Amino acid sequence: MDKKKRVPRTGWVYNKVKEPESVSDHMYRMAVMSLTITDPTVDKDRCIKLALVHDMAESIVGDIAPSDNVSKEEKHRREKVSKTQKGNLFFMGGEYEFQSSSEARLVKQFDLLEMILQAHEYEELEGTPGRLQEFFDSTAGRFQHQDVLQLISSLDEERGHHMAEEESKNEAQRGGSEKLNTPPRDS
Ligand SMILES: Nc1nc2c(ncn2[C@H]2C[C@H](O)[C@@H](COP(=O)(O)O)O2)c(=O)[nH]1
Ligand SMILES: [Mn+2]
Repeated sequence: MDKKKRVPRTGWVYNKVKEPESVSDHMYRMAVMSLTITDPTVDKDRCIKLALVHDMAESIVGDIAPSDNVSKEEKHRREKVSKTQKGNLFFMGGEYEFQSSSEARLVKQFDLLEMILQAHEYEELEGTPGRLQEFFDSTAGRFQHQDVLQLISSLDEERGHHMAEEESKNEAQRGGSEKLNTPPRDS
């Protein structure tokens, strides 16, 4: 039975995000990102296909997060087992896994971009700007493509504004409560 539409993304589960997205949701938005590619040196259709299958094995082996401390080799072994169950078609010969093409390398950047975009959306939904900072830290410096870098800078700008607003709101509340707790000056 194919479960990928019901496999929640582990990173959000570990961070107690309510109603976390599924692996399919994640792959779908990466495919939409691939649809918007304007770079003539990259095969757009290939990117769309890679986006739609790159985490297919997770519907069998589960969505392994960095904090699970599963080695690359062990993850590869588990996914290899799932290939025999799913047929090689869905894995496109390990192109994504071994990052062996410019399309695979761009789709990996979409993978990370999609994740921090989702992290930002959860922070906005919860009204907790900055709470999911670890996802931004773990992806820092991993983007090279011009189009992706442009999106990252607008995302960072918007998120930075919201974090600054939150900070000044908290400061005002702290200031307010300090006033309330400060004993009246001797009259
Ligand atoms: N808690 C964290 N989880 C993370 C981080 N980076 C990735 N992840 C999660 C996201 C997915 O659930 C899973 C693997 O994602 P793939 O798209 O590569 O299958 O790991 C992080 O920094 N913190
Ligand atoms: Mn992915």
